[in-house]
Amino acid sequence: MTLPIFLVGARGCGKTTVGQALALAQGCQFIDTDFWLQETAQQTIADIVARDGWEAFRARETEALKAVTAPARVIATGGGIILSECNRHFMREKGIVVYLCAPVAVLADRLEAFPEEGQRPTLTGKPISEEVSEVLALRDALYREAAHHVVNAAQSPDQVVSDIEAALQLARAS
Ligand SMILES: Nc1ncnc2c1ncn2[C@@H]1O[C@H](COP(=O)(O)OP(=O)(O)OP(=O)(O)O)[C@@H](O)[C@H]1O
Ligand SMILES: O=C(O)C1=C[C@@H](O)[C@@H](O)[C@H](O)C1
Ligand SMILES: [Mg+2]
Repeated sequence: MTLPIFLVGARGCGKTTVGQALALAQGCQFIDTDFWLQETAQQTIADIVARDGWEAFRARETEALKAVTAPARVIATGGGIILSECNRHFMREKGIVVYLCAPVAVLADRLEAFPEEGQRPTLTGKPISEEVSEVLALRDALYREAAHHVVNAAQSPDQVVSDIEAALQLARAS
């Protein structure tokens, strides 16, 4: 059985972008919890949060995580999935968790270029760079706690995919 691979990390670290390429390279199915949730709810994340609040969104996100988890899948998660201890535990138990780690400046540049506000409503009400810095400071330890592997996500998507594949291969061999 091929365990599912969960990609975790901050908004803009490339979970969706790298996840699609990794799935292709591994011959796996690609699933994104943010896409799955929005499609199932027929609403954007911004609309869900505006109507029902962040707590309700987090509950739906946990349901989405459970619903999409299956063997031979690369699963791109939402940036805040690791806030729940249950989610961290679930991913570590069920599959292989990879943290796509990138510095604040890289994340902020990407998010400023592609804000996608429907999927990424503000978390703090602050400007992007300030928000990324504040949120990453709170979450970095949680991403690391959840992860089996940490890769440098400031590189090109192809290089990130290669690094993930190398880490998986090394772990299989040991
Ligand atoms: N390795 C990379 N190099 C350059 N640009 C990248 C890289 N990875 C992602 N990007 C770009 O950054 C933006 C954000 O990437 P992506 O949507 O994959 O991030 P994400 O981690 O899935 O974010 P979210 O948590 O909001 O879902 C996209 O426009 C994408 O093209
Ligand atoms: O970092 C976060 O808390 C989020 C990231 C996105 O992927 C979405 O899951 C949502 O906008 C929340
Ligand atoms: Mg994404």
